[in-house]
Amino acid sequence: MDNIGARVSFFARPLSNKTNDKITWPWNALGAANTDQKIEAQAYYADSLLHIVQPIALVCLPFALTYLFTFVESIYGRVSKKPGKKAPLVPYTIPIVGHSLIFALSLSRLIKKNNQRFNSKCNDYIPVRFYGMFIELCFVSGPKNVAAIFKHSRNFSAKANVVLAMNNLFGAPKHVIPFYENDNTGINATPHSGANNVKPHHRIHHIVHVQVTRYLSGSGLKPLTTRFLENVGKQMSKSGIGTEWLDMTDLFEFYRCKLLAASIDAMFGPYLLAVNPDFASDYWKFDKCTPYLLKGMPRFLASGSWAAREKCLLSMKRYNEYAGRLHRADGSKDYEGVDPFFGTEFTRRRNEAFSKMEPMMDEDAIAAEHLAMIWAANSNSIPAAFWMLYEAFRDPFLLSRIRSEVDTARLPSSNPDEPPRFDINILVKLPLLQSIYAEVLRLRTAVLVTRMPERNDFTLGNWLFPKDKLVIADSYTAHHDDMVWNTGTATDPHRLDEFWAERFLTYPNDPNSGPLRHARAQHEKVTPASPSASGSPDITNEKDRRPKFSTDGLTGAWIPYGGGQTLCPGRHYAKQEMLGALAILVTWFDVEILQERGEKTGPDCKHFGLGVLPPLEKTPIKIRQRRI
Ligand code: HEM
Repeated sequence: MDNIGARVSFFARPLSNKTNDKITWPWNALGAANTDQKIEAQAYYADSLLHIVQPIALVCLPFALTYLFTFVESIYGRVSKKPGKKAPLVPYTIPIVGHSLIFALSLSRLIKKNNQRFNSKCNDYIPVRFYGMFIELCFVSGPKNVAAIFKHSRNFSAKANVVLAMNNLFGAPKHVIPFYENDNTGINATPHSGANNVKPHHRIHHIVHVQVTRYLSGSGLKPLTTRFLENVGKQMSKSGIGTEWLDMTDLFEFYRCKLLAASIDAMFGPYLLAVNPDFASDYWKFDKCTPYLLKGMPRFLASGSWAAREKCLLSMKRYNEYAGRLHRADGSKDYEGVDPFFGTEFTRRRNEAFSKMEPMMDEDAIAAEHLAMIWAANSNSIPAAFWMLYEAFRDPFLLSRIRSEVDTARLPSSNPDEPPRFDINILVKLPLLQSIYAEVLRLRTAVLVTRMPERNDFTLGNWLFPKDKLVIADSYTAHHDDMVWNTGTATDPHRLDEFWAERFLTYPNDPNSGPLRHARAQHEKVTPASPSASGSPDITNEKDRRPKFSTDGLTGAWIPYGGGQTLCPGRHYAKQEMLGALAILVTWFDVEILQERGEKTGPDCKHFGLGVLPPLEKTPIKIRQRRI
């Protein structure tokens, strides 16, 4: 009894100088009759409490200590003036696991939260470091820092992305992964000094880079765009949409299948879809699974995702074998531009290059490369094309302005029953169209542009980015930085999480226009030049007040295509696809979006980090052919 009394004395002591009798203890209610009984009861409860608290404290201790250490490290990282310091660590609680769970479960939440915490207006875009399962990721923000990373892109390598994607996402056979990894010669014509001794025809990163740059820009691009836009017209003609209203359950479903078919035929020729008639829908099933596959989910946890990918890979193999057979039967001729079997010189040359690399002499390896190219070419530009269409049809005033703008690029047609054709060179220079395009990519792209200092540590100001550790610029943070972007005026605000068709337009007579933040406009009540129905300046009459599309001053701030040496080589094609398809659709169809007032289709944040976010919900519409 004494013992127990001594043991519990600390826990059972009263909180004031009053005697125990005057204090209301919970165990009084249990009906203890005298002081001894009460003490015994106190001892009993305190002992039980100790038995519960002690193990909990022991279990929690490592977490509390981990948090404490990482918190101190974080503070030190922020306040230290020492040059060459590592970016502050974002504190975490679970040792070793660190941030990997939240990374796997909700990357968007993590980035949005830290964006607010670390890049509030009072600081200077401090980079932040995340840790999980022995991997460190350093996030860089602020236009100057991001631009510096891109400017020094020769110090970095993007190889880690390729290896991760080929392995996790596109299911390349395990034996070819070391082939991608071992090529450290870089993407330039001259291999890095001190790189492994890689045969010239095995320099896969260089060879792929040269081909994509050559065939996706300049004159190499023309056959692709021409064929793509012709295909969009054909897809729309045979869609069965007449001049009577037709209900559809989802605009995205309709548009993505048509655009994918047009794009695949343009880049890979007719046989991919001919030998795999369900490929378009199979592909979008695979696309839906990409967030899980990229995270390296094993087959037993993501069997549906693995199956969706396998189906696409099988289709790629079937196509490659079939087109290859026809090509050989034709005498393996070198068609320039459009190739009747492989669709383009681009796809045929890729096949040829891979077939000279011994480790890639494997139909599974080539199928994975082709799937990767289909993904790069479509998984961003098609959702982005959808968002442009959605915004256009949601706002009748905007729609009428788009229609009159694209009409200036319309080619004469002898057949009014066929979808319209446009001069793509005029189309891609139209200011409003370009502003909508740039704004959609600003708003909807959430890509992690990832680099790794390859040969030495990289220093940026006081910060040191160690060799072989990942450095990431995330477009979401860059595109939602209200210290950079124009958010309208006090009387005509345009938040960064909302679409504003005019954000990239500069009006000669409106000092508050243009994509960049204007210190005066954000704080004072400035009336826009001539308000109109959509709160935008009226541009209908005056020639000298025509707006210009501008991305001036946005280096490191508008980064949907990444930057530096590996800046997306498909950006010109993507722009032509998106603008060309929009022009055809808005001219050829009337669409009514069947959403309640205030209802909006939102982005699917599961795809956060992968590129343009697809829509989360279905967008029901009514559609009919216009009389033009
Ligand atoms: C809206 C559409 C698109 C977006 C937002 C986009 C975005 C990106 C981004 C962020 C990168 C990584 C850049 C970097 O590391 O700095 C990239 C790379 C790439 N993109 Fe795109 N892209 C789009 C359309 C396209 C299209 C249409 C194609 C092909 C037809 C394409 C082909 C590629 C290729 C091949 C790479 C890898 C380049 C290399 O590693 O050298 N992209 N894209």
